Amino acid sequence: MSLVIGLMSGTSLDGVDAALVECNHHHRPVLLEATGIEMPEPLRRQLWQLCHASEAAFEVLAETEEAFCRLQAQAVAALLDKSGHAVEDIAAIGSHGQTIEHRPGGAWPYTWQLDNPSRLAELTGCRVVGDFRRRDLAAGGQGAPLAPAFHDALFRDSRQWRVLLNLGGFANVTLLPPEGSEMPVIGFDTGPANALLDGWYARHHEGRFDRDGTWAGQGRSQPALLEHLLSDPFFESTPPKSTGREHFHLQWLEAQLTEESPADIQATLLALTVESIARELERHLPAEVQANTCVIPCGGGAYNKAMMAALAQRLSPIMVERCESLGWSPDWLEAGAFAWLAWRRLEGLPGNLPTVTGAIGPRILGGVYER
Ligand SMILES: Nc1ncnc2c1ncn2[C@@H]1O[C@H](COP(=O)(O)OP(=O)(O)OP(=O)(O)O)[C@@H](O)[C@H]1O
Ligand SMILES: CC(=O)N[C@H]1[C@@H]2OC[C@@H](O2)[C@@H](O)[C@@H]1O[C@H](C)C(=O)O
Repeated sequence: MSLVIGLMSGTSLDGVDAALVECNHHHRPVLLEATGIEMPEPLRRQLWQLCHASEAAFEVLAETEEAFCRLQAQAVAALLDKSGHAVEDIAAIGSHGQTIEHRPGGAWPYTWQLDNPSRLAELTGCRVVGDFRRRDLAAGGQGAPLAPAFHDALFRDSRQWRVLLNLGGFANVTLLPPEGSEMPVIGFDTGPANALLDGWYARHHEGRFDRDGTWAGQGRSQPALLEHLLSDPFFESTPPKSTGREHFHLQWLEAQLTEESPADIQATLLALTVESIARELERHLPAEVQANTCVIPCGGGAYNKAMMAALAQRLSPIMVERCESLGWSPDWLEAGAFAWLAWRRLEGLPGNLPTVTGAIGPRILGGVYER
């Protein structure tokens, strides 16, 4: 039995999530405790600037990395405190880092997560596993999404198809056939989930996001704009595929607007998230299994009431089930995934699913930084 901590800071730049997970070879990973630390505004601004920079000074990178590492160490300390465990009980911290740029498809494929596992090991006194994505990329994969292998270990059902739907800044799906099926696990990014909704909201309001989709509910989705947005080649492209802010940003949206009102645009963005997911499921779920499938939303978007209602309506007869009913809060799945991936690294087991990322084979992901 190993106790492992996973750290995740996603594309929404809202904070660091920390999950304490028990991993072993006999049963599915168990979430023991979790906590989140909010991103301080100055660090959030620094990271945001880096995410959109065409160049950056080394000193700025070093300063931001240090502030980020300290925040991660704070999250680990808070988690240990909450769980009553000492750092000596922990086999490793799995650290995702902060994605700054992700361009797996260019002439020089790269994915860059700001992180310093050596420094985190010094700050916490714990072994750290970091740099998970680049080995998959080096083996010809997208380097993302990586959570599907964890979903596979955690959520396979004996009879039903299950679809894990992560609604963070970006959305990704994992299609899990029932246990014993010969069909491969499929997973990929479907496009923006909240990144554009958050950005458009912040352009017109105080605050970071449209709580419960209230503002979107005051507008009407505009069919012509929606179809125009959906004509972006990413939506129709076949997996393996992953995306991020490099492709879907506010300028991408603004270049396609005509005379729509701001609230109508917010409603259309919500419809874009729902519709892009629904079309992908129609494409990739065998038609005959749709009535025996349940979709499990996780990530922050699972709290957006308007988005959940629109999803349930659009996906029917596919059912939508709450993640909590399967024993995990939707908040901690991604951090849980990086705990589990760190454990796989320590056990010398592969962490990627080549059917998802497109890598030429299974690979042991990440590097180990001793305590
Ligand atoms: N009550 C709510 N109503 C509407 N939206 C919400 C609510 N709670 C959270 N969100 C959305 O969820 C987002 C955060 O989600 P999450 O923390 O899963 O993203 P992330 O992990 O940073 O992203 P990614 O998975 O792309 O890396 C917020 O930015 C917001 O858009
Ligand atoms: C490069 C990167 O950080 N990608 C994230 C992002 O956030 C959601 C989606 O885009 C997914 O591909 C991935 O995160 C999750 C944890 C993953 O790898 O499964």
